[in-house]
Amino acid sequence: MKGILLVNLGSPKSTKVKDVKTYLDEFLMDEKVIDYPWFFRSLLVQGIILNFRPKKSAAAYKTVWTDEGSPLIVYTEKIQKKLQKLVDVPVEIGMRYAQPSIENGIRKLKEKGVSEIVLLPLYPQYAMSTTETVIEKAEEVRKKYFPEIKINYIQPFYNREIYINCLAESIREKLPENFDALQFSYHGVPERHIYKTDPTNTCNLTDCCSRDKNPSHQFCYRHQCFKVTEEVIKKIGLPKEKVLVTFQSRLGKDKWMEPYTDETLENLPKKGIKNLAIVCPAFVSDCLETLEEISVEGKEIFEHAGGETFNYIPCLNDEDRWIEVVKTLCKEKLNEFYII
Ligand SMILES: C=CC1=C(C)c2cc3[nH]c(cc4nc(cc5[nH]c(cc1n2)c(C)c5CCC(=O)O)C(CCC(=O)O)=C4C)c(C)c3C=C
Ligand SMILES: [Fe+2]
Ligand SMILES: [Fe+2]
Repeated sequence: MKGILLVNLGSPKSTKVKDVKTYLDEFLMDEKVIDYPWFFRSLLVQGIILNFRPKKSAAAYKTVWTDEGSPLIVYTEKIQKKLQKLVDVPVEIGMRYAQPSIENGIRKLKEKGVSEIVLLPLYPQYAMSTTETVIEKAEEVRKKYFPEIKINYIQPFYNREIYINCLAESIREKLPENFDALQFSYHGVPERHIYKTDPTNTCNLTDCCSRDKNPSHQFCYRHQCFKVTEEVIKKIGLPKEKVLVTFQSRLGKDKWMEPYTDETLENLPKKGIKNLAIVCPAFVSDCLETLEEISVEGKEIFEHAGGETFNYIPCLNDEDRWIEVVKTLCKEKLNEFYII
């Protein structure tokens, strides 16, 4: 029997500082996230970051937490429930970090008689710190506990027309009547990650990422962010001059992809952009990084710098048209189990 596992990043168990610390420890000690050799990674994470960040992050989580829990997990559960109504195979969720884990999701599927799993990492774009670590973890768990189970992984869907149409429609519906610019703010990654995961060695993080074709595109997060933006604005019919791409949520002293979202928000009003719409398409579900970092902190930065209106456009969350996309992506992969 076949089944579907939806995998997202995961959140702390609660907003208590100790739970946030446990979560950040697991997250940041992942070598696909902080890719230093183990000794330096633990020096940085356990010796420095975990001494101050959990308190700050716990306070931020408190501002977005709902009665049902973390928004990221609540939305992932909503996707699961809606998808379950549309397909005739079991659907479960698993988080890369903390609970409910990937192991827990696979176990639940197994208990329902599933031996062939389609796994959808809930990230439109490929990155070492997202898609790759999900696949690596799922394979580790599969080999260790469920060697008899087959897993078929859905590839990043940033360039799929069904996804682009869905995102474009969702944004179009929520755009305010008047705005000077639409900012696409994607989660950043250190530049080093892009070089490291480019098997073709053809991306140098310049205009190559915006070319129609380049051998590195399949693994280039920067290209995939540009591509989503380009296709979506084409569908909405927005001129390029009215659109900005920036990268948010940087951590540490490494050079991350630029331009940075926070610096851009601070500079826009000076350039005459006072009415802004902003969307975050690296995330399919609203989470700490959108609800706090953009909707609250980003808005404050923009307004403090002289901005007048700041319209945050929510993620796809559990919109029906997005559930249809998830269904199509999963069904395609479910059918592949028959192809030898
Ligand atoms: C959407 C894709 C994501 C990429 C790429 C990504 C890379 C990345 N993230 C960190 C560090 C942190 N990210 C945090 C939260 C967080 N990150 C993503 C997604 C991506 N991260 C999501 C969906 C969330 C929100 C989780 C939630 O519970 O709502 C955090 C924790 C919060 C905080 O303390 O700010 C950290 C830390 C790195 C270092 C990285 C790439 C190297
Ligand atoms: Fe992150
Ligand atoms: Fe590139």
